[in-house]
Amino acid sequence: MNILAPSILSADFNVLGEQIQTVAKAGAQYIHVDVMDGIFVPSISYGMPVIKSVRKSTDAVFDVHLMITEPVRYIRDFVDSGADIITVHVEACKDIDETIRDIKACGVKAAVAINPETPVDKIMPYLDDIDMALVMSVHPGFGGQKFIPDVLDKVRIIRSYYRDNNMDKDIEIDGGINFDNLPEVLEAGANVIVAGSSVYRGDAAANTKKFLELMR
Ligand SMILES: O=C(CO)[C@H](O)[C@H](O)COP(=O)(O)O
Repeated sequence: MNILAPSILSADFNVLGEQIQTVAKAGAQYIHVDVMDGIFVPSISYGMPVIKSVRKSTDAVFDVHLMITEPVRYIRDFVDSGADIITVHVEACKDIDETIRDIKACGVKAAVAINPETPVDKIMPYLDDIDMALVMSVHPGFGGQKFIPDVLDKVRIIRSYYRDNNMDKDIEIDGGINFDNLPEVLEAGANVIVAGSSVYRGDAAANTKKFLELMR
C-alpha cells in the first residue's frame, strides 16, 4: 500500500495542530515528525513536548524520524509522547540491534534510515528485523533541498531483497519529493512517501489530495 507522510518540518509552527489536521483530513495516513539535535544534523527542530501537544490534534500515525545521536537514550520518551513508528539512523547508533529491540519492546514499529552517502550494505543486516527502511534522498537537516536521484538504486536493492524473501515491508523515501519525481520513486519500489515543502508550500489540502491521487 502506498502511504503519504507529510513532513511537518515545512508547516507553520504557529498553527501546527491545524496544519496537521489539514493534511490528515485530506487523507494523509502518516504525519512525518522530524526530530533534529544539532549534533547528528546541523539543525535543531523540536522534541517531546511539541509532539505530545500536537498528538491531540489527530489520530493519524505519527512517524517519528529521529535525526539524533544515540537515540536509544530517548526511545521510551518518544513513545510516551505519541510516536507510532520510530526511525533511527544507522549512522547515529553504536548498537543498532539494541536500539531496534528497545523500540519494539515499547510496542511501536521500528525503522532504520540511511543517509545518501551511506552504502546500502549498512542497512541490509537489519532488513528482516525492522518494519520499515528509510532511504534519505537529501542530506538530512533541512527541508526544501534538491532530490538526489542516485539513492533510487538503494531503494531498488532493498525492494528486491524484500521481494526475493517474500516480505511485504515498507520502504520510505525522504527528501525533495515532488509531483514530478514521484513516479520514478514509486517505480523504484518506495511506498511511504515523505513530502514537506511540496505539501505545505501553497494549499496543503489540495497538495495532499494530488499526491494521494498520483500514488493510487
Ligand atoms: O528529513 C527531512 C530533512 O532532514 C525532511 O523530512 C525532508 O527534507 C522533507 O522535506 P522536503 O520534502 O521539503 O525535502
